[in-house]
Amino acid sequence: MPASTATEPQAPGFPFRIAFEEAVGIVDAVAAERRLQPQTVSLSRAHGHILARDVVATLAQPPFDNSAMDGFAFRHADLAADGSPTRLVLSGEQFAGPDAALTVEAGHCVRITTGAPLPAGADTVVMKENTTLDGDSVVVQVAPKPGQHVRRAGEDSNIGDVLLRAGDLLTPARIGLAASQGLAQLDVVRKPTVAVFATGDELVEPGTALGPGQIYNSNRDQLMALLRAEGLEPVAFPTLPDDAAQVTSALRHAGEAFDLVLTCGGVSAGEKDLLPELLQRRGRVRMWKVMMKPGMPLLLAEGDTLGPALFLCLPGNPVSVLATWLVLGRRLVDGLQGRQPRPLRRARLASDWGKKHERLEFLRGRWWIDETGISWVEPNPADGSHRMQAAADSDALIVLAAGPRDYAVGTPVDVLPY
Ligand SMILES: Nc1nc2c(c(=O)[nH]1)N[C@H]1C(S)=C(S)[C@@H](COP(=O)(O)OP(=O)(O)OC[C@H]3O[C@@H](n4cnc5c(N)ncnc54)[C@H](O)[C@@H]3O)O[C@H]1N2
Ligand code: MOO
Repeated sequence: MPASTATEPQAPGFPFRIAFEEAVGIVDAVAAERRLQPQTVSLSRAHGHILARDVVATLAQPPFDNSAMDGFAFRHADLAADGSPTRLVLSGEQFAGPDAALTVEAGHCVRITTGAPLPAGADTVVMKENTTLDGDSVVVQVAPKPGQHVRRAGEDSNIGDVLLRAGDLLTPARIGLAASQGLAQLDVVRKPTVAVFATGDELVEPGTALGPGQIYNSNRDQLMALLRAEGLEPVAFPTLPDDAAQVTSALRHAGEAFDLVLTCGGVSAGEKDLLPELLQRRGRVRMWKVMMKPGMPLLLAEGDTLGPALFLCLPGNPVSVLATWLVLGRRLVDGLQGRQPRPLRRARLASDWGKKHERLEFLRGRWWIDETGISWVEPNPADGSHRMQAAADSDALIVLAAGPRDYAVGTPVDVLPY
């Protein structure tokens, strides 16, 4: 007698064997219900977080008219009309820093450095290299255009402008922009805490010897890397044996302590696939089985009696882990943080492809942009969900719509680089 069976529910009471688009809708809805709280972080810790509130400008940028070059500030009307060299009297210096409150009179100029406030009266800057010095005079050899090399107050942004939006990923450029407003901290959404489990009696850890019938646990390190690539700090737990009591105990422990419990393996139809039965009995299943390839057995549940965590159970095949994480798992953690959906890219298929099955497919391929700017993707023919070499040789998922179809070379498709 098997210890337990992942029997398929007759009348499941939750979405079962659903289209990929429906699964996306469920992931988005669950994430919205469980949006994580904002927290305040210093700018030095903000990189990779999702902004919780809009950032509105309280300062104009630049805050004052200033010079874009090291040179001399003067009145453009003073230049000789025929473009010949013009001699100006050098009457002061304005460096970047305290405003010397100078005024440039007609026929005069002020030495200025990049970023220094433009003195009153001046409207143009000539760069140093286009002048010669002659005693107390500066000779403008190459005439700038009116207003040249002056950066106007407010030309980048003005008070009241929305500079960053809630849901934006905080990139280095956006952190710099926040700092330019004088902000030392930002309100970001707390990142989810994630527990990672692999399941299966066949697994042994890299670095130890393999016995007959055993394989290395490759999913754990792959998943940890996928999570870390999102700026998360996942916690890996020891591999779970195919034992219902031990699985229940470990998942209950994690279900109390983490926002998200991520498992891989043991979620399909085998006698040792314990997770569907456990989560139907102890949790609240939000969906099980998605008509996608790879990754069909994926299950999403709320912990309920296993604790407040969400449980996302990925199928065990290593390429299924990669694909389901990228298209549904990552979307869930994005949604928990209120991040906007990521854009797909488009590319042309670089070879013919015959798709024989019904499920929507995330095929692995190599993606590049040719010298004419056209984006291509070469599908890898080793399309089994155990074909890790093909996944490692590839750098994109190719999205092929549900249903069989013969794709001709050059057909545009969606791609998700990884
Ligand atoms: N009768 C059915 N059999 C299967 C179905 C089905 O619907 N009916 N679905 C197939 C599909 S599709 C997938 S995907 C797999 C998923 O099964 P599980 O999630 O239960 O995963 P396991 O059976 O535990 O493992 C599958 C495969 O992956 C290897 N594995 C598991 N964990 C790891 C790990 N941490 N590192 C490396 N490799 C791992 C495991 O040894 C198996 O070879 O089910 C199909 N079967
Ligand atoms: O859906 Mo499974 O991931 O094809 O092998």
